[in-house]
Formats: sequence, structure tokens, C-alpha cells
Amino acid sequence: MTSTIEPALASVVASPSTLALLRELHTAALTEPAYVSTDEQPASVALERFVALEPDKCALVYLLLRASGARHVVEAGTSFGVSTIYLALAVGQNGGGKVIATENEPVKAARAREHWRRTGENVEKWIELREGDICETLKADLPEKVDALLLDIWAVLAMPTLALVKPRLRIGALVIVDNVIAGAAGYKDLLLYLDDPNNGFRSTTAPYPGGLCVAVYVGDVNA
Ligand SMILES: C[S@@+](CC[C@H](N)C(=O)[O-])C[C@H]1O[C@@H](n2cnc3c(N)ncnc32)[C@H](O)[C@@H]1O
Repeated sequence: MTSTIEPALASVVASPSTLALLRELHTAALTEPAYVSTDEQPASVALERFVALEPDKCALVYLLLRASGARHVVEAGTSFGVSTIYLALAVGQNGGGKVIATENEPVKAARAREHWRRTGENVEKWIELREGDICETLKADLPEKVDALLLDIWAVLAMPTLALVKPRLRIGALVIVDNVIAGAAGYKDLLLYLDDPNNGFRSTTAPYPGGLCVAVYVGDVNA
């Protein structure tokens, strides 16, 4: 699995020190036991773990954000802040904006901040971390237009999070959801919602391990 790190990093524009940090974090993340929120393990086991998006998925998300010029991004589920670094790199390189990161575990939030500090100004300055339950922290003060939403949170929170962010999605906004194959049972409602054209999305699932759903908000079909 660690063999996926270098090809992923080769897809990303970043300083040597940021690439070194990503290499270190991905290596640690890939050597921990897997955790999927829909499996039998209690959520408490994830407290000490990265549960990070795999390097190739991070690279795809980064490239999609670069291609779409995303400048206002919401990340549902931040953990130790690995995927957030990719989001912030893309936002910064697209001209600047904001990545709203979300985490309800204070210890994880502190670790994320520590990692972002090590990336320096070019990454850290684009990130606003909202600590607490995402159902509260995303209730207010979202950007007028959101260009992308990364749903990498426990499956049960995916639909409520989409409901909070959807009113702000611009036409063409990306909604990316991790583990839709591995966690299919937990994502049933969300996938049915994204598949129903009346809800304004078109989507496909990239066959990475666990599955990565990429949806585009094309808007209300009746508009
Ligand atoms: C899969 S991890 C995120 C990994 C991260 N995107 C990365 O790639 O590095 C999901 C995170 O969501 C957090 N989480 C779970 N429930 C939450 C809630 N109600 N509000 C905010 N964050 C929550 C968990 O603590 C966990 O760290």
C-alpha cells in the first residue's frame, strides 16, 4: 500500500517540506489497522488513528479541485488533517480562498493543527478548523458559494452534512464521498439521493479500494 505514496505525491505541486510531511503522514496512516465507520468496531478505536484518505484518492481530489478552480471547500471529517493539506494546496494554487475543516475530537484537532503548522503559511493560512459536532459547526457562516464538499466522515453524518451544505453548492460543485463501496450499507440513503436526478446531482464511483464517489451538482433539473 505504501507504494501508492510516491505516484500520488508526484501529482501534486507542493514544497519539498510539505511533500516530506505528506510522505511521513501517509506512511503512518497506511500502517495502522483499517477502520470503516460501518464495520463492527466501536468509533472509539478510531480516536488514535489517522483514518486518512489514501494517497491516490488525495491526489485525485487535489487534481479535481485544481481542474475546477475550487476556492471554497468544505471538508466533513478532518482527523489529523492529511486530506486537508491537499485541499488547502489546491485552494491556494487556485488563487486563494478557504477550506472549512471540521473535527469533533479535540485531540485530533490539535494533531491536525500541529501538522498544518509544519506545512507553513502556504497551506495553513487557507484552513479554518471548526471544532465540535459538524451538525452544529456547519449550521452558519458557510461561504456564499461552495465549490467542493469532501465527505470523509462517519457514514451516518453524510446525509445531514450534505443537507447543510447543499443550499450553498454552486452549479458544477463537486461532492466527493469516500468508502461508498466498503461502507455501502451506511451510505444507502446518500447514494440513493445522489442517484435521483431530481436532486440535481450526477455521479460515478471510482473503483479505488473502498470506492470513491464523485458527484457534480448540476442544479435543479426543473430550473
Ligand atoms: C475518516 S476521518 C477523516 C479523515 C481525513 N479526511 C483525512 O483524510 O485525513 C473522519 C473524522 O470525522 C470525525 N467526526 C466523527 N463524527 C463527527 C462529528 N459529529 N462532527 C465532526 N467530526 C466528526 C472523526 O473524529 C474522524 O476524525
